Amino acid sequence: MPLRKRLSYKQARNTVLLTLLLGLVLTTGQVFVGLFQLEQRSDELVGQFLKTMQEPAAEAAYTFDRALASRVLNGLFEHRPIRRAEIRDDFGATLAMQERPPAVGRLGWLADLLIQPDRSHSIPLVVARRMQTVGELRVTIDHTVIAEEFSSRASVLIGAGALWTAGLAVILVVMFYLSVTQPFLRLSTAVAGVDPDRPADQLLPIPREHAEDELGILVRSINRLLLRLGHTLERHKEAEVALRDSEGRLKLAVTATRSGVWDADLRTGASWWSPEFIDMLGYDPGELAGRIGTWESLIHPDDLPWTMDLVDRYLRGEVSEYEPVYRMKRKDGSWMWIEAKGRCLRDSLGEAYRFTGTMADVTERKRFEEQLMYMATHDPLTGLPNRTLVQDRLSHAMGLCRQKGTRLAILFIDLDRFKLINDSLGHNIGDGLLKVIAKAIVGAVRPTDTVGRLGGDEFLVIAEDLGDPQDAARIAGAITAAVSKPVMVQERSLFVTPSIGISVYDGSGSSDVPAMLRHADSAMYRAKAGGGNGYRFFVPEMNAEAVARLALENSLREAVETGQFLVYYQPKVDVATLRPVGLEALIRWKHPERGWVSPAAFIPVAEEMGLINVIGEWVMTQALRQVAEWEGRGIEPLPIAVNISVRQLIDRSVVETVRGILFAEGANPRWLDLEITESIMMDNLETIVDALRALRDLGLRIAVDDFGTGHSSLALLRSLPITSLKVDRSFLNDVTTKADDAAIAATIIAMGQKLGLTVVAEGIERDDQLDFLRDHGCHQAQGFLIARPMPADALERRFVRNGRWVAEVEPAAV
Ligand SMILES: Nc1nc2c(ncn2[C@@H]2O[C@@H]3COP(=O)(O)O[C@H]4[C@@H](O)[C@H](n5cnc6c(=O)[nH]c(N)nc65)O[C@@H]4COP(=O)(O)O[C@H]3[C@H]2O)c(=O)[nH]1
Repeated sequence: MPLRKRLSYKQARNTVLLTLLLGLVLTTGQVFVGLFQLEQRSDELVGQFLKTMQEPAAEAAYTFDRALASRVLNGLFEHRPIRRAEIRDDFGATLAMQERPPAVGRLGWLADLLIQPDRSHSIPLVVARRMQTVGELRVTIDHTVIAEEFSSRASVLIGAGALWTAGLAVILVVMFYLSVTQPFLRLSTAVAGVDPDRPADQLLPIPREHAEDELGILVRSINRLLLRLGHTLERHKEAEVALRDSEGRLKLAVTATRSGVWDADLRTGASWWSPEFIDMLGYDPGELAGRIGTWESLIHPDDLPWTMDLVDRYLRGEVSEYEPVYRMKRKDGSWMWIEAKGRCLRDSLGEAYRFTGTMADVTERKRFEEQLMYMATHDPLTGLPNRTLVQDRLSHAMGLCRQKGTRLAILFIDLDRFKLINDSLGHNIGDGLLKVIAKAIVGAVRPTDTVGRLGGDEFLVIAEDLGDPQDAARIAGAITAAVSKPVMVQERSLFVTPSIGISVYDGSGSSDVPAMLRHADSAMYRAKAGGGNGYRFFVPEMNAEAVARLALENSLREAVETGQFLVYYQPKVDVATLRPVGLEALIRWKHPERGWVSPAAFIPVAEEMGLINVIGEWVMTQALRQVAEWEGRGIEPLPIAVNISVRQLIDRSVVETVRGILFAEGANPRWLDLEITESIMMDNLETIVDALRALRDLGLRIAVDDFGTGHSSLALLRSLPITSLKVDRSFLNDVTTKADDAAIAATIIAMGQKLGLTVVAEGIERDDQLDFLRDHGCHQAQGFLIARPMPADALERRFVRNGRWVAEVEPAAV
């Protein structure tokens, strides 16, 4: 710090100036007093000189001793102020006189001013012993000398005063520096060293020698202040941290939830939106006017009426919650879904005056919900409404029918043979086909009709506002025409037909959605049972059929689980010798309550249910075990033919399954024949031909069953790995009475022979049929004439003698 600014300097300067001033005033006063007393003092001085010289001068005058008189005067002239001195006798004669020139000095003017110039003093000269005046001593004073002497005395006085003052100043500066400035500087350094962030951490040291004085008090006060400051700062920091935390949390929450805060003054119409919300809307800060009207103008027109209605009702207190979800327009024109939550403040009269809350951007959630809703209600493959949505729409449509007295129909569509295509050509092709069919159905119905997919190959059409039930028939016809067209899927030409069941509802009665669906389903089964590719209206009798079918399905499942099946065997005999050359295994089901159930009734159901594989494998196993059993007992084994369903054949693992059974039973494949129905085989030729070849390679023989019903060509038959043909019994029934049948039967037999196949005639019940076969060279015959299907032991009793199969030894009686 510069010296001039130091407290000690200032203090010393002031003291010195004050002292100087005081000294000056006093000294000047002294000088002036001295000045004003100068004449008097000069007179006193001269008086003293004269008194001193009075006696010798009187002696000199008495004795007229001039020499003495001169000496007296010489003595007087020792004193500088004496300018002229004269001793006179009492006669006035001068005994001695001495004079010197007046002094010349700077202060002559002052002497002239204060002392009368050439002022003379005289005293009478008295001889004390005679008490006689003998003369006079007269002196003249040089006032200039008096003034000079006074001046030098005054100078000394003033100089000494100045010196004393300067010394005092130095002493004071040092003293102040040591006692005040230095401690203050130390204090200032200590204060400067205080950490402003943690003031209480380092308190100021109290100077030992100042512990009890003002400085000590000051340091203690500063320390107390620092402690308080530290404490306050600590609290502020904690509050700041807490505030920052809470602000951070709020910001995080606001950001994470993509929400903003709003506040509206209901009395002025002013509103405030947080920056986050303005940003969410795509605007820049300050771009949106802070008015409630601005908010209203951004709400989607469809949402505005009900949103404002909710606001009004909430503010009036009619509803307790304000949590609407509506759309708001972003700056770029897109719509954002908002979930608002708000609370209002009310005055003492209960009137709302302030409305505050949050708005969260729930666009993503909405989209997700909509997507979920779409996924939950639509079929992912075709994009059509799924069962849930269709049922919902049907329920809604039926409600409208009841209200308006209109009529609706539902069309339950199932694709004929789709399952075979799907299983044989693979699911990709099946899916592709379904997509094309879905489009075809949508294209065939009216735009107002609902088309949905119930699952698998089942579709449902809801046709509302029908004038006449026949309108439904027309729609069914249009669907049939659209679906039955050949379509290309993955470069394959596919062809399916629909079976359509129609159920009509006219608003009366107590029908509900499940009943309508059940009815349409039953009608669809009827259409399918009638050969497919057509439609049927539901009639109440169908209900019973549907119930019966359901019961059959349940029983069949139970039969598989509890083993209610048996295998009967029917012999195939050589037409010439009537000796059995092979057997056909035919399944039998004896239901505990229903009794015998025909395979013709349950095999198709088992195929549809997917149970046929298990059943088929079981029959095959039983047949092979039977062969083994006979062989074990020394009975000549015969090849047993097992019916194999196309559904089994299109199963990619069929070859492995058969190989597994043969291996498990330790059976020779030559004892196992497979029979496959021609018509079904021809529909799926591409798929099953490989399986047939592989089975043939295993050593099995393959027969085409019911031959003649499937329109297979000769060329095609040649390319197939088959070993025998079974002529369908429909051609043999009237073979002796109807020329056409005879011609067909004869042709088939001839053709089989040409191809080197074993030809077997089925359903031979009469001798004339047998004669026809014999005449036309048919190889084998099978039918009730020879033997009905029967258990193995019964068959054995009738056709086995000494371990060999022989022509029937007893008349047929089963
Ligand atoms: N009217 C008449 N019928 C005769 C005569 N001779 C034999 N039949 C019957 O004709 C059917 C011959 O079997 P299919 O044509 O393969 O026709 C079979 C076959 O397609 C199927 N089936 C039977 N068992 C099985 C099996 O284990 N697996 C498979 N997949 N299908 C089987 O069920 C169909 C019907 O079998 P079933 O009722 O046992 O009927 C048998 C048999 O009892 C006759 O002279 N006159």
